[in-house]
Amino acid sequence: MPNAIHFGAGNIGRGFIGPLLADSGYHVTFADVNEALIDSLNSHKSYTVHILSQKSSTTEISDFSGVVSTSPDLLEEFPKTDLITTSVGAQILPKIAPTIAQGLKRIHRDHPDAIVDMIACENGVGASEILRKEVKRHFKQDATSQELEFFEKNVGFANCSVDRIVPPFDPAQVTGSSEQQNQDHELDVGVEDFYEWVVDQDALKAEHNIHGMKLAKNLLAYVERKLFTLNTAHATVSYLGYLKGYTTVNEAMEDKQIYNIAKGAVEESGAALLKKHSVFSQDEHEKYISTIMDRRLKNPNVQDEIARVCRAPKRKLGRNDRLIGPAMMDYEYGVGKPVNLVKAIAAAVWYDDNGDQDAVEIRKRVSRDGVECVLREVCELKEGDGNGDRLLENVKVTYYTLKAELGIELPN
Ligand SMILES: NC(=O)c1ccc[n+]([C@@H]2O[C@H](COP(=O)([O-])OP(=O)(O)OC[C@H]3O[C@@H](n4cnc5c(N)ncnc54)[C@H](O)[C@@H]3O)[C@@H](O)[C@H]2O)c1
Ligand SMILES: O=P(O)(O)OC[C@@H](O)[C@@H](O)[C@H](O)[C@H](O)CO
Repeated sequence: MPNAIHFGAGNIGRGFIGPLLADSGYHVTFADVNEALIDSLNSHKSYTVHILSQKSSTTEISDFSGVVSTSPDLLEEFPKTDLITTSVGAQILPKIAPTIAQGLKRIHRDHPDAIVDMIACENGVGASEILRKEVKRHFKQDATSQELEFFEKNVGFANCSVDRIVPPFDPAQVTGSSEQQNQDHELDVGVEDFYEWVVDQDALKAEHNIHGMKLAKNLLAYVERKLFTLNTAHATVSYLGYLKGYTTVNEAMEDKQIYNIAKGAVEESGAALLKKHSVFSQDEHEKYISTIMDRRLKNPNVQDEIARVCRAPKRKLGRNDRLIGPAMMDYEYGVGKPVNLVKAIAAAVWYDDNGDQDAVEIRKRVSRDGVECVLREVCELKEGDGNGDRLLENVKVTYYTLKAELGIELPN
């Protein structure tokens, strides 16, 4: 039986990648910092994935185990594995890199000819490439020439696009409220029926027969299409929804003003995507947008939290992420001014949920140094970059007019 190590036993780990691997005959070893979660994985023989759609259904997942990611026991798992996947959050990748580097040395020590592939299943452009750089930095330390050759020749890092909405799940949704039953179902996850996992076929070193994994050559096109459409719409709806006082994505999607801004944002994004990547036709992309806007984000069976979708605004306001990325592409590809994307960016800068460390830092920075400073530093809109300067000026204006447009009192 093939083995895979999956870092991050959260929503995507248990609800999407873990199930695809298990369904393809892999034993999945989940590695997570959360010790209680690992204990739970080791004390349950199976858990259930609930498909949240009109015709609800379930899948049972078994053949998994858990190891605390900081425990030396994890290193023992590496020589048994030929595939390592992650879903920990893109910002966490540098933290798991030292362990992966040590693990790869174990693989080389026990099986010098082994081939191993790594796929970082995180939202972001080039996540596996970021992981590769971080792992290499650690691997190089005290490495022999044979180890270095092994790293270059036998280890693959394949970027991917990973798409399935997996919201927070309360087992009481399916069990009622009995405490014992809730404990029995504490590993269960609820997922939307749609999914798409596209992996860079040129970067994989071995063939892996994984049901539901699509291979593609032009990976950047798939990554940007997903991040700059699904995630752009999701973020736009959620940051504006938060400011208007909604708590779920469904509630915010019912608000016509928010829906129209989000639809406008993905159309602006789509215009640049179609110019940049010739992979998708206009017709195909219009259908892609309408599936997201009129089916997936309106799925009444998926109760997603605005706080989850807004999480980590510093990452989401990054230069290559879902808001600044497509807005800059609009300027770069000359497809017109990103009016709606600019509203989404302004709303993200206003996001002030005290439970979110990034939001607290951004708001402090705005009060102390002004909005321009945040746009320069967090969004990396560098002074003297013509398109960056243009976008910054537009966001600054919209930042102050958004309140009147939304008809609400924005926080100070
Ligand atoms: N939930 C979704 O709808 C969805 C969809 C597509 C992609 N993603 C992406 O998948 C990734 C994970 O998202 P999620 O929703 O599953 O998050 P999550 O918070 O549910 O799961 C993340 C898991 O990683 C673990 N973790 C954190 N730091 C760790 C470390 N240093 N070592 C090992 N484990 C660690 C956490 O304990 C947690 O169990 C993110 O990059 C996200 O953008 C999420
Ligand atoms: O995971 P994040 O924080 O990058 O973004 C929040 C959501 O938009 C995201 O998790 C989506 O649900 C997911 O990307 C759907 O495939």
